[in-house]
Amino acid sequence: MSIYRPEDEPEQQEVGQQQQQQTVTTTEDTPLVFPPLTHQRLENCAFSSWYPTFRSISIKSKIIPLPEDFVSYLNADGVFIPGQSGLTLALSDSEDEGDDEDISDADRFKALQEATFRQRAEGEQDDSSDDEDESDQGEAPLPYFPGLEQEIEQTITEFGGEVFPKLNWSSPRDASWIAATNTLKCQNVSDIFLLLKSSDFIAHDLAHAYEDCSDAAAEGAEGVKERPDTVDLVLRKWFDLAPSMEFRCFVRDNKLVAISQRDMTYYDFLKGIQDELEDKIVDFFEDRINGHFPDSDYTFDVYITRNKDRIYLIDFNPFAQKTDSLLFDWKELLQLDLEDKEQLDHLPAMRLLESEAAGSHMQQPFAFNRYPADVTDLSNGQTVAEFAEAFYKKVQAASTTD
Ligand SMILES: Nc1ncnc2c1ncn2[C@@H]1O[C@H](COP(=O)(O)OP(=O)(O)OP(=O)(O)O)[C@@H](O)[C@H]1O
Repeated sequence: MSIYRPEDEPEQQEVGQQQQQQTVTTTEDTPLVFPPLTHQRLENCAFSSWYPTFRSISIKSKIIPLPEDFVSYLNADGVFIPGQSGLTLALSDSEDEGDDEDISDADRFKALQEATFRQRAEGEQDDSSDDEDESDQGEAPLPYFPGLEQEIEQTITEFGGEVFPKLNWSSPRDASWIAATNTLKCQNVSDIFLLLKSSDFIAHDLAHAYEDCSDAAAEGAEGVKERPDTVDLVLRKWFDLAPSMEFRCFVRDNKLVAISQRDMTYYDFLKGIQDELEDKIVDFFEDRINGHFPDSDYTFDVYITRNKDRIYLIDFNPFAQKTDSLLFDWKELLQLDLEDKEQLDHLPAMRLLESEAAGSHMQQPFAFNRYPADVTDLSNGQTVAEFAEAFYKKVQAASTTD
């Protein structure tokens, strides 16, 4: 689920009554009336709600309910990786350059990152425990989740060695910069934990997912839920998806009204196959989605394989402002007159980027969540290993002058 908060769009107004339609005031003061975002609607888009019904048309996935102590670990400050992360320990224990010969650049980079964050976390701990017995400082045990780690490892093996992680709604897309591969491709437990711990999108799932809900959590309850009852780790078999073939589809009142290219890059070849793609998506919606999802208003994401012979369902999102409307404006989608037969005959509208220039004008996803400024300053023109070294030294210097 996107955490899309356009700077220039007005804030959502408080809705007083349960089930009342959600109103957003536009800059021109024309109210936008969204279908109410209820707890139920949001939960319908949680992975564990929809996956059992749509398993056969989606990517092979495993849902692992997370133990509460792991949820607390995710919520805790600092990015330290649990005890089985041998690389973390190997790096911090080893001063001997010769020991590093067998470690690849990517492993070394990751180990440096982990050591850096571990050091930061220990620094924070030291700062906040000035009054404590000195012998206790820096000796807090690293978190250790043997049962969970084993289940994750088994799943990675079952899925061919590479998985894509997410929680109930969101993936840690904003944290891909921290991974040695710059993607969400995970090959071991520490890849997954590092991404989850570094992502604001994951933090949002854990503590703010229900924030925009318009109804009370349950009868007699006063406000919205604070967090999902069960936090799930979803591991999906890794797929080398071509971003050009990903599309977001908008459904209003059980009608597929719009389809947008998902990746905000211009792809010259798409124009020539647009009609074919649209037909495939319409058929997929009619045959496999419509009537099987419990809501009448929602969005869903699809991937069409390069040879165009298969469509995969990737995800569902609520028909709500918090979902990125990509090449459409929520306003135009909400103002469509679904009673107008003539208008309906021309739907769905499918939009692709029309030129490279148009692509460069589109807001890049989570541009503000990517590399911290000091990371980009340091990275200029360096190899991964050089950059990691420089980054590590910079953090070390900063922590000794603090
Ligand atoms: N199994 C997979 N293997 C490789 N890449 C994947 C896989 N699943 C999803 N992706 C990639 O990750 C992107 C985000 O996936 P997904 O929609 O599940 O995450 P999300 O955080 O819910 O995103 P959004 O908020 O935009 O809905 C997809 O657009 C796709 O490019």
